[in-house]
Amino acid sequence: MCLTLESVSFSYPNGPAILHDANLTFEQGAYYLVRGPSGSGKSTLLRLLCRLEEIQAGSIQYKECDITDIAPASLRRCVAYVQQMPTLLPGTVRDNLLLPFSFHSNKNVTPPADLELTGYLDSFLLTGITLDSEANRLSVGQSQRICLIRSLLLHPEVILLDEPTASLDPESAEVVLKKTMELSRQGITVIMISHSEKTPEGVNQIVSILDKGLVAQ
Ligand SMILES: Nc1ncnc2c1ncn2[C@@H]1O[C@H](COP(=O)(O)OP(=O)(O)OP(=O)(O)O)[C@@H](O)[C@H]1O
Repeated sequence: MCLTLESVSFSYPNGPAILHDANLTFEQGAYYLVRGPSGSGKSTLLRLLCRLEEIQAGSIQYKECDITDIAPASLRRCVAYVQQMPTLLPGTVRDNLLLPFSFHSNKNVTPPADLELTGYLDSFLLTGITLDSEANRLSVGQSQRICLIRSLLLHPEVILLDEPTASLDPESAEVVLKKTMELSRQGITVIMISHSEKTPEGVNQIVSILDKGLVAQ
């Protein structure tokens, strides 16, 4: 088992229950879609899994270890979160891709060479963009893919994707789906929020966030 939620409850201050006594299991290398109406708590679930929010009751385990016993920076290297609104800093695409390698927690990790970075740009159909392109000139969809590549460079074991295809044309969305399927086949657990009615081939399970903090798997 990769990630498990046991009797987890969470609400924002003075808000209704986002999760109430929720139990979920995520297996290593499986592909999950998270669905639910707008505002039901899909992003919150992903944020809880990487400790960007802290649960108020129950426990979340990553590889049988309570996540509150793992330093947030270490947890997020293994359980990477790619948020819905991509955040890139001023500077080049290269600067942004290599940003995590400047963090103290990654000081022992060797940064990838340009050739590897360019390979990622090509494989995510970021044609016309080079490592020297200015990051603030990219579209939302392009920036989202740069953020996804940036998290992959640290070789996470779980990747949490908040609607990564929402701003993409069908061809680019297909590429992101194909690449994330590939990751799951390589043993990475993929947990992706999706509003699409279609369930792509290769998805192992749907997690639904229902009313009143209930979840179904
Ligand atoms: N930081 C916060 N403080 C207080 N309430 C919040 C906060 N973040 C989210 N919420 C509220 O919690 C609820 C769940 O939000 P969340 O973003 O998890 O939903 P979602 O299912 O991902 O929505 P969408 O599909 O629209 O992106 C919403 O009612 C939202 O307004």
